[in-house]
Amino acid sequence: MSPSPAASTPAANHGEPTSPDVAPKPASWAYAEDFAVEGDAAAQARVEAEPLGVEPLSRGTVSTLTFLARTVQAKAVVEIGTGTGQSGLALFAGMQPDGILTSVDLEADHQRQARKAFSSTGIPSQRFRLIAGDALTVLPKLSDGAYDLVLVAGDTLEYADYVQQGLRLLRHGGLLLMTHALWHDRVADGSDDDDETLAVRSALEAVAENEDLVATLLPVGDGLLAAVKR
Ligand SMILES: C[S@@+](CC[C@H](N)C(=O)[O-])C[C@H]1O[C@@H](n2cnc3c(N)ncnc32)[C@H](O)[C@@H]1O
Repeated sequence: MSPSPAASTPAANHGEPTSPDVAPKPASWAYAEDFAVEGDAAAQARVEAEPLGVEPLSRGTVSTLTFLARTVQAKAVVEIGTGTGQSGLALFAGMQPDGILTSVDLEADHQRQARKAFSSTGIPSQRFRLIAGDALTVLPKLSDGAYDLVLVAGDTLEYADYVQQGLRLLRHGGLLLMTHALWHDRVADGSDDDDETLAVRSALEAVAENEDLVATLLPVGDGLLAAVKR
């Protein structure tokens, strides 16, 4: 089967693009996205996201965040871009019962909504530290190697800087995650040279080429990058 003319090979992989043996069918895709049951609070956080201009995560992305947080038994988590708490709730659902989420966002309004979402599901306030501020000012103040999981969202134009910070913050065996990693189907389109597309692509390449990371790019929702720090 020949690749779509729009598809580009990631720069980290020198050669022809490979194609899956079986092309994904929209019905299978939708089935997988809706496979895991979404809690009421997560559904509510999705509804609250749009009026505040926060792009909601797909159900498949939410369930994958929960799954991955559980896989590394995450206790100390950093989130870049709190939004209305949709990803935070997903992470809490997989984290250890005494795990603490440190989450940074520029917008106090978003964090107010997230605080409400966390409290309404009974997550005690000592389990989350919401820091209102610019990620690249706040992150350098957090400790090296102290975190089990770092979730990169925030400003796509800064994704490559967040990845660098994430690498510093993670312990060995810790997990770096990045949402919107396929950026509205634009990353794979080699002719798309929009600033945000280029920024996401360059963050992906930095991860793929980094020998300290074992990475995979999951085509769930708008794309989820997952990488383990060796
Ligand atoms: C796509 S939303 C992510 C929301 C959340 N992680 C989720 O998926 O539910 C991006 C968030 O990053 C925040 N943001 C944008 N630029 C930022 C920056 N420079 N520093 C910190 N947060 C930023 C926005 O205010 C917004 O809430």
